[in-house]
Amino acid sequence: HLHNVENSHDTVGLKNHISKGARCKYAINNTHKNNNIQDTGTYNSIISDLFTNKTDPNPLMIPSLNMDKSNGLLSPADINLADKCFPKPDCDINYRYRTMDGSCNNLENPVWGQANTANIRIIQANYSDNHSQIRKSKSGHALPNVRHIRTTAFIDKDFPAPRHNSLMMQFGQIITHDTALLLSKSKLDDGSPLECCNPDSTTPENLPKQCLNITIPDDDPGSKKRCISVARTADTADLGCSIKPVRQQNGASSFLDVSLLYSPENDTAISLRKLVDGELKYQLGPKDQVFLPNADNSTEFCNVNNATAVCYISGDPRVNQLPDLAIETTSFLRLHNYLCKKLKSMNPSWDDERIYQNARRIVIAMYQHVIYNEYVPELLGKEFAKANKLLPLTEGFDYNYNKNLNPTTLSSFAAAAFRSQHSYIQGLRNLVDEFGNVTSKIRLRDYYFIPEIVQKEDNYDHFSRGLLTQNAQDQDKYYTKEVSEFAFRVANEKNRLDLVCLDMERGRDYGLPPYNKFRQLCGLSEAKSFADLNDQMSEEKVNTLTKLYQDVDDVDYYVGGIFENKKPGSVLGHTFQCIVGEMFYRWKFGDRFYYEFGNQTGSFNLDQLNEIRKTTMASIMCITTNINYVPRNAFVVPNINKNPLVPCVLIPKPNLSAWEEK
Ligand code: HEM
Ligand SMILES: [Ca+2]
Repeated sequence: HLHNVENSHDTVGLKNHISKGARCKYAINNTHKNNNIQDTGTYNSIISDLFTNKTDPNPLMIPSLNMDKSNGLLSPADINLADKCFPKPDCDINYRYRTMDGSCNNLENPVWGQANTANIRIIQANYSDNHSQIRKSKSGHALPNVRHIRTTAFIDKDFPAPRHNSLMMQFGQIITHDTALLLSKSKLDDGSPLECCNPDSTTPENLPKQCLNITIPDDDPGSKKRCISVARTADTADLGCSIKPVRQQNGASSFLDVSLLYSPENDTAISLRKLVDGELKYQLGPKDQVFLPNADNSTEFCNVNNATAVCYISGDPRVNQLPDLAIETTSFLRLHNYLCKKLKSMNPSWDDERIYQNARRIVIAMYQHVIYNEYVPELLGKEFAKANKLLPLTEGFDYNYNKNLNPTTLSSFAAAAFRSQHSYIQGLRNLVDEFGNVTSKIRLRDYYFIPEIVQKEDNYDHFSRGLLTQNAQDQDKYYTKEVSEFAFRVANEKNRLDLVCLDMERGRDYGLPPYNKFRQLCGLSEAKSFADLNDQMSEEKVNTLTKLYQDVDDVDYYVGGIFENKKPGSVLGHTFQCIVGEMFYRWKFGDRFYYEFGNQTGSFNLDQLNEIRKTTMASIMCITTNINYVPRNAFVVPNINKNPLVPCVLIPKPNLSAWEEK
């Protein structure tokens, strides 16, 4: 019976399929079928009192703002070590817009944040050969097997997030795909193609050095195969650059510049444009709804066997991974084209390029405002965001652009801290109609790289309402098996991944030092023994670590970080709050085109800036969907008292007349 369920696309029989995300205690109450959407009770759910401005008795300053520099923060010269690996682009200092790949944002260091350079480190790498070989345990043996850690410590249990909805999760993945794209090694030294597992799915005795070792132990509770085939991340040595230790290549532009929609590659960016009136190419679905354009050959990009099937293209190759990701990327496309129409009608003389660049600049500004005004305070806590200068100003320009601050994506962020939100993922996604009824639930495993469902009937809006109303899973040590056991199921088990294993193994691949070093970087004491970890986590978790690792210095950052107690007002523990905070700080003050900055080439005028400040995630949902009611705080589940659904007409949005040329 179970076998049947797992292999069918329908949801019949799923009722008893209890997993993290399979049940949702706070799901929409659909007893009010009175066809009256104004009855906000239909969306009522329970929100915990955990509020974002709760006081933290032990507040932390991010490494860049911490006066104590003896904590392991690298010097600027070391942070910027990889600059010499990349040719210096020529920059036009008068150009008013961002380049597509992020180059020339920093005029003195034009490769900072540029796509196809390397992630930066702010803490010393740890490789066993001080170059690129994976860290060993203190005793000199291999570190514990990641799959063993995963099946012991990170199982699947349903604990809905007390406050955040699934849009909070989805927006985090959007930020990820905007700023990080790891590139894999693909060849052996002799140029032959890389195979990391034997044909019988065991791990080769002499594992090629280009491979990650993910061997599945014989007593594994979940999987029949014994090896997960994954290549290591391409690094600076692969580019012929001799810096030591290596750094990992990043295919995305590091800036928060919606490159996942526009593309950081010039040729692709052009090919995604209509080249008329600034608009991006799109396809029309039912009822003339706008969707991302289709790939010419769907079978290349999607898990489909028909070359004309629905399969999207955008600025990022991962767009078809799951329906919700495709939907939120589409939402930015719709926003861009909406702005183009407004700009064109106000300024009929503007040419295609001018409309495109201005619409792009406004899309990015609205997105950055949502990030710093709503997303970061929800994720890290309002007090923390304020103390670390992450909140936007309420009036006037910000003049604090810091040309010495490198905004490139951090290894510790991409390979550990931000990945912890894989725990947020709901395994079953709700589709919700305009009356608040859950019309169906889909399992992630059935929709990896099959985006057709997005474009059927009114599903776009059904998915969007699901994102707004369905709780995320809690940010904790439990992960849905839709990503740990059934990720990327293609035709057979052979291709399955365990995302949580990958998260841990990537930390080692990137040479991240162990958890203990991040404690010190983030102002905590060095743990001399496992017992010293008790200041940040329960005794039970310390015991788990004692069983898994030989030495407290062996504990992976990812594992220690997930185990930490949440900081007051935040969904993350101390060391993740610290690195994620550091990252958003660099993306703000190290971005010359950050929307609040005044006196920069291409800065908004004050009227325009004040219009951008009216943007909320709720307003973006109203502009880009056919939903009529949204919660004012669009990252928090609706609640009749604390976060009621309100009609879109009552949600403020930027007035674009500030862009009308006088
Ligand atoms: C919706 C379901 C999601 C799926 C199926 C998914 C899947 C994946 C996969 C397969 C990778 C590459 C793993 C590797 O090769 O090491 C990855 C990387 C990553 N994910 Fe997710 N992810 C999801 C959501 C999220 C969310 C919500 C966040 C954060 C809020 C996130 C953050 C990251 C980060 C930071 C990386 C590293 C990116 C890079 O450096 O290329 N992911 N994810
Ligand atoms: Ca970007």
